[in-house]
Amino acid sequence: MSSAIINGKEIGQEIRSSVAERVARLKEQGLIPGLAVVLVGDNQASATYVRNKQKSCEAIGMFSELIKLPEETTQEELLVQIECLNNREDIHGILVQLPLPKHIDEDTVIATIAVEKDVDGFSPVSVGKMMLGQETFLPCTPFGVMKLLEYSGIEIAGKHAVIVGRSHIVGKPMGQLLLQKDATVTYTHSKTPDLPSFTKQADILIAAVGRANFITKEHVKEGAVVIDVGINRDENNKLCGDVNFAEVDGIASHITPVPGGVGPMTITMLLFNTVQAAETKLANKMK
Ligand SMILES: Nc1nc2c(c(=O)[nH]1)N[C@@H](CN(C=O)c1ccc(C(=O)N[C@@H](CCC(=O)O)C(=O)O)cc1)CN2
Repeated sequence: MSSAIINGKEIGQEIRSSVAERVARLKEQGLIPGLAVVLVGDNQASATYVRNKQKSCEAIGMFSELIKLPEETTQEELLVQIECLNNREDIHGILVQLPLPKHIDEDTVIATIAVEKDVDGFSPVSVGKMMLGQETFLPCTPFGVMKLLEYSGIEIAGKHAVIVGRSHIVGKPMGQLLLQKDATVTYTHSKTPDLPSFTKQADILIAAVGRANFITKEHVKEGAVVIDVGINRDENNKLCGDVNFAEVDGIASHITPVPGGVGPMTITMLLFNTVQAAETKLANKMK
């Protein structure tokens, strides 16, 4: 029997509808949620993601502004732009599209974003708050995975979650969020010896290693929930995840496809966080 598909497009759409209602309520109170998207350089994939983010904002009535900077922009010039956005009343969320050109230090740039506008949840303060279980913006991809599990009725407490990948924006926070929901979490990565001996123990397997079709049937336990965070191109330039879907289908109880699984949730949760930022600003103004 085939695995049940966790449809990120459908779940994302349901969440976007409720975010759109919150936008409408804010507008009635005279506030239009605004997102600034900063894109540096000519990375084609980044340009597509940024365009999709802007379109998604428009679709639910939010304002978005693109700050498009050339590849040769210096770090200092970028920091000036961010400071300017930090001070703007009409901008509630700021995101700097990653990756940045090599001559710019991503950590320094991200740390410059005001924490109350850090809707990507990447700044050291946001990460620290998340680790402590304090209220903050959660990084959009892991946050989206948590929503996929919730909307699919998948129990987390008491389950063994195995993460393959240890990036700052997906693997590490993913483990923390699952831990906070009482999963037992194991972190693994591309250099873990005998990886299948770990992944085979997973009730929930999160593939976030960034290698096309890396997770095969030998990595997956019968009945596991398999979440594929990867976005890669295969040898035919076809979009694919980190999981070899054809092999794992039928072994997993549930699986996310690529495209149409985790990807759409990343933008959905960005909209969610931006509306949250605008609501918080309004609430603070009324105090
Ligand atoms: N500042 C950030 N930079 C990056 C992030 C991020 O969350 N914040 N994540 C990724 C890229 N990304 C968003 O920016 C992103 C990637 C993929 C998708 C998506 O919807 N994918 C679709 C397939 C799209 C396609 O056809 O190429 C899917 O999986 O269905 C959304 C957002 C790195 N940078």
